[in-house]
Amino acid sequence: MFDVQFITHFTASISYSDSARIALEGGCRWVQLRMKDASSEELKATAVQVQELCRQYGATFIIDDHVELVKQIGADGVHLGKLDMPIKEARERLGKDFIIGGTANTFEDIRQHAADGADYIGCGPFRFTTTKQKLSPILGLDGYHSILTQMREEGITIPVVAIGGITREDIPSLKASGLNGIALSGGILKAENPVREMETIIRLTQ
Ligand SMILES: Cc1ncc(COP(=O)(O)OP(=O)(O)O)c(N)n1
Ligand SMILES: Cc1ncsc1CCOP(=O)(O)O
Ligand SMILES: [Mg+2]
Repeated sequence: MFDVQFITHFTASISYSDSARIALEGGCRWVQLRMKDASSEELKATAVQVQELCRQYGATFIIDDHVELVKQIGADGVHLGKLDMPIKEARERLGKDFIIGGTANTFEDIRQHAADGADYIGCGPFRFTTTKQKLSPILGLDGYHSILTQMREEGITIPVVAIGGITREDIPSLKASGLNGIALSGGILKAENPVREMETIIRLTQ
């Protein structure tokens, strides 16, 4: 199984909930609402909308950054970065029935997140991307190979998805590298036909 996680982001032409709908119509079954700089009211209203869409499609629904909102509306989980609530604290607040994802740029990040109780890792950036402002050092395939080798050597088996500027052309090499999946945003939303693009990506990851 090679997972595909769609991450929403702001575009002038596609709303957050429409972008989630596009991903779901294209066959994606794991959606993350990443909505920066929104008011808490706007974020909650959008989260409830996207949660309902995910329910209709039987998809997993994750919210970026906001642990309390995840608990409040009963989303499936949260994704936490280095500047967000520590994973250990989020696990204490959410308990074992919620998915907690953690951001990693190095093997040491992954080792710490696994020890703190994360369920999966978003590891990147694979290449440069404008979707996220403050990027960590670019990893590339060599970076993933090095990290996955260290994980094998230490017997760390937490699922790792690649993220950062990923497009359909990258899927064969990312699949072959031993990663567990990908997370992407712009590669779908910037496509001429985003639903078709997601369908192609899902087919390539089977
Ligand atoms: C799957 C996945 N991986 C990494 C990230 C990045 O999250 P974070 O470090 O919290 O950065 P922001 O998304 O908050 O800018 C992610 N959201 N999802
Ligand atoms: C949230 C995030 N974290 C590292 S890169 C990234 C952006 C992913 O979006 P895209 O697939 O458009 O590069
Ligand atoms: Mg974050």
